[in-house]
Amino acid sequence: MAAPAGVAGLGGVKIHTLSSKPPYPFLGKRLRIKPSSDSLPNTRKTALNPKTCVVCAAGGELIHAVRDLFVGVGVGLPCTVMECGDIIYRSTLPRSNGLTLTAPGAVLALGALSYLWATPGVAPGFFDMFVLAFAERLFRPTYRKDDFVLGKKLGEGAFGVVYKVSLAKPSLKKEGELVLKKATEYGAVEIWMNERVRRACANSCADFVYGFLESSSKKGAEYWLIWRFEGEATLADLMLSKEFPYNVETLILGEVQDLPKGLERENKIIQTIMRQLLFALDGLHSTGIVHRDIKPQNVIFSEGARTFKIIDLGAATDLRVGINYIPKEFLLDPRYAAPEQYIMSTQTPSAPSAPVATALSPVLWQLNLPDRFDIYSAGLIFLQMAFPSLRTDSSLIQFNRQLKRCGYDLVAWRKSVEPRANSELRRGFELLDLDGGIGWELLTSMVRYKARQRTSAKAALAHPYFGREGLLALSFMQNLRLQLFRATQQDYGEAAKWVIRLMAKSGTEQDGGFTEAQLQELREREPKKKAKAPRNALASVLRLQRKIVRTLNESMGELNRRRKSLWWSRWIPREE
Ligand SMILES: Nc1ncnc2c1ncn2[C@@H]1O[C@H](COP(=O)(O)OP(=O)(O)OP(=O)(O)O)[C@@H](O)[C@H]1O
Repeated sequence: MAAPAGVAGLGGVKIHTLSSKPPYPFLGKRLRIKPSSDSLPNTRKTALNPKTCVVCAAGGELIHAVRDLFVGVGVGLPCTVMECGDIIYRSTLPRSNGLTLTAPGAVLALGALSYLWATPGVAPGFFDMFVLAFAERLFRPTYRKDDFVLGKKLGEGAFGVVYKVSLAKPSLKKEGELVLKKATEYGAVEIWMNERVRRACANSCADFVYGFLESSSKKGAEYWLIWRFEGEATLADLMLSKEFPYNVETLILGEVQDLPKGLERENKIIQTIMRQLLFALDGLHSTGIVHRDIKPQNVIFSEGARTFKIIDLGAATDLRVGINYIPKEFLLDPRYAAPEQYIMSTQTPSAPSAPVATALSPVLWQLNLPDRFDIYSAGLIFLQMAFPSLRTDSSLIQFNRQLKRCGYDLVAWRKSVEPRANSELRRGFELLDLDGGIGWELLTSMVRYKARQRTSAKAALAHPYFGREGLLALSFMQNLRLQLFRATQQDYGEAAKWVIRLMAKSGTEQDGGFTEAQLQELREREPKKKAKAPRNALASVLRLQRKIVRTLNESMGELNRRRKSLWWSRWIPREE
């Protein structure tokens, strides 16, 4: 049965437009009905009181507007949505008190939900900041400077000193060994990042315990950061050993394996390390954090979890709220940095206030794909694991120079070095070529000049390189995944050239294909107008994209002109 198609209120008079068939005698006509107040039940009388109607209209209008947007878009539900006082005919209509979901409403709601959940996650961000962070603060243990007894120095970087420490009170000894970093610059950022990671992807990074600002020091205020002691060795330490990668196998499996050494076994170990590293990176990227300093020195082997974890989040940036995101400033290690050097376009101004940055974060993430910066660094680690000769600083620097000369094209680099490669280099290529070259394929999808053409951590984890079997034994599903992966990694410009080449090679006049000469002729003969349409469309898309970026930049720049404070440092506890 059709419902009335529209209604408008004029004082106490309601006008209905109806479009259904009998049993309604007023079908297709506009009816003016002035209900008699005597014939109405009490509630209806009240509803028709002009004063009450004004109040109702004021209070209910907003609710109705929102409700109609999601449940009644495009469909007038006058008598069921509005209490219009049409008692004569309404009594004949089915009464509906429930929400009616319409297709446009559902699409709108789904669109809004997908935006709010798209990387780096606007909705999870608000929940994290206002619920999880708050709850964590209530329950987590707090420490002070005097609670720690300093032990051996583990490292000293440009921005802090790291010590092994233990807790002074015997009752706290069960906490085990801890690591303390006394940081000056970037200490606040590191506390923020570690707390975010602990809530969002605890397994990705070293287990963070507590961080606070200690101001009693003679040297000035220092941030103290405490982690659980994960283990003695970083990936850099392990890679420098002659036993690599077998020393890692022993650590992961917990015992020495009495098996013959060889490429297959080494490949399996390197595969495991890469999987653990990409897993950790995927955790960080999914929550909107880009590390920006991925290198073997910042990947530690956790003896407790028997897995690799990431450390040193001092250079990281949280793109969900725009913390530590300064597009034109960078703290990077040139040995492992991607060629773009900046994770965001330098056209993008520094982050605006947190709510604006949060609201825009999915757009900025998609425009810049900042996570691919870490992927490049992870690719270089993969390369170093495969080629022992690239493990020293000087050889890595030399490799970077060679790669730059080859336009950051690993295939071109291989072509240039393979003919005169020594046995160690050849062995590296052999390892990557195992199982039909899926290792090499993954590596080349990580180390690419253009960030947009690099794979993401999630896509890399889905790569068949991480399947247990070699390429020949791939299951149907794995093969499907490989095809999908290849399709998404394809440079379509190249694909178009390939199709033209294929057509040119295979074509003959007899078979109805094209010869190279015919293709050339076609290219020349092709009417200019036809070729213009797609080119124009592409140009319009590019223009639109540029316009969006420019508008975004302008509005964010405007917001930035107002002086910003480190609002989020309020979250960091201070020692009393
Ligand atoms: N959770 C941990 N467990 C065990 N050792 C750790 C832990 N965190 C850090 N370390 C050790 O401390 C060293 C320095 O840590 P980190 O890289 O965070 O400091 P940093 O001051 O930023 O150093 P750099 O500037 O050289 O990177 C590491 O190389 C590692 O050996």
